[in-house]
Amino acid sequence: MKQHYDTFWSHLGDSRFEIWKEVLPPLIEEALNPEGNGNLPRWLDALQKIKGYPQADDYDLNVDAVSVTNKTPLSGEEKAELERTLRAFHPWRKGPFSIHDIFIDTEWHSDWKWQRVRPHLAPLEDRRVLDIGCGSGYHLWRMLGEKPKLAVGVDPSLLFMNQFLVLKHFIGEQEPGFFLPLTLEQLPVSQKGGAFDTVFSMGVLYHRRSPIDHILELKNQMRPGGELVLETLVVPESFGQLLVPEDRYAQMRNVWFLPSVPELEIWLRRCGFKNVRCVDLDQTSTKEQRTTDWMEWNSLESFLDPQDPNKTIEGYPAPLRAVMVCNKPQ
Ligand SMILES: Nc1ncnc2c1ncn2[C@@H]1O[C@H](C[S@+](CC[C@H]([NH3+])C(=O)[O-])CC(=O)[O-])[C@@H](O)[C@H]1O
Repeated sequence: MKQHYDTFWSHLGDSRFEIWKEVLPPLIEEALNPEGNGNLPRWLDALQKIKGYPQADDYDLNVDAVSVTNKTPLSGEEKAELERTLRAFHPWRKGPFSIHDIFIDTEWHSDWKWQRVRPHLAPLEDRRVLDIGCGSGYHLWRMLGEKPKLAVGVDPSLLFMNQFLVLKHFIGEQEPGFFLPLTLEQLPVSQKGGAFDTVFSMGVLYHRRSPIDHILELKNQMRPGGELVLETLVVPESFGQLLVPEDRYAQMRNVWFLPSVPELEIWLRRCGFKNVRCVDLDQTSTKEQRTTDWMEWNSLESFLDPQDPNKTIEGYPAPLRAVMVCNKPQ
């Protein structure tokens, strides 16, 4: 872990990151305190076992299942042992990955989201990229496939951090991709302004009680002219302007604001963004989010009305996701 962060600080050459180097180390140390998460020692043990395998000879970030391979395949026994260790990081939600020919069939086809988002992005090459709520880092690896200067994933989940570090171990240090086990709200901003050229927030806005503050915090991390990619749950325009669920939404407890697309466009413009556009609208299918061998718990199918797949089990419109793209003014 120490090595991961030592390398990270060395990538933060820009003076706008000086404040990060001051503020973040104690926050990361606190986040990694095992007393805060009873599972952490078990995951770190499994990660230690992963580190017993050599770095992979090759990897491919530009394929649906981000993959690492060796010239000489692992023996049957080595592969079985590796698979047992990888399963210690259950549930694998965001992927898929292929690690030495072990296919990690995650709950989500995160590759499908990437296919919807990628055609609409300003090229990521040589850019500094921030992915808020990055999950296991699946999209971060896909971003790294586009050769950015730096890609930083931020997510408070320590399980996701460990899943990211599994891939990082096999891929090695040559990719400038890093994971911070923090929230967006914990990231400081330099008085000189934000440093990121592209900021992603995918699947996070509806978890925030204060969505306008979330949008403004994303904006603070961006340089003038930078691009924001905001993906979130919305309601169909026919439903109205906004849904605030009474309690759960599709069985999720922490869902707050689901605007319509025109309403979300107003939020983004009101926060000072330009060129606000919705580039994709997609109802999540039970083929994209489902129970698998690597995520054995209930998934979308159990969260929809059994009589009507266009409704959640609570009677709300079924999950519909919009991808919004916009720019911070120059
Ligand atoms: N304040 C916060 N700051 C940072 N992360 C947060 C915060 N609150 C929640 N998260 C994190 O945001 C992620 C949302 S999942 C999207 C994953 C990926 N982006 C995807 O588009 O597939 C969507 C879902 O599963 O509902 C989780 O990993 C949280 O820990």
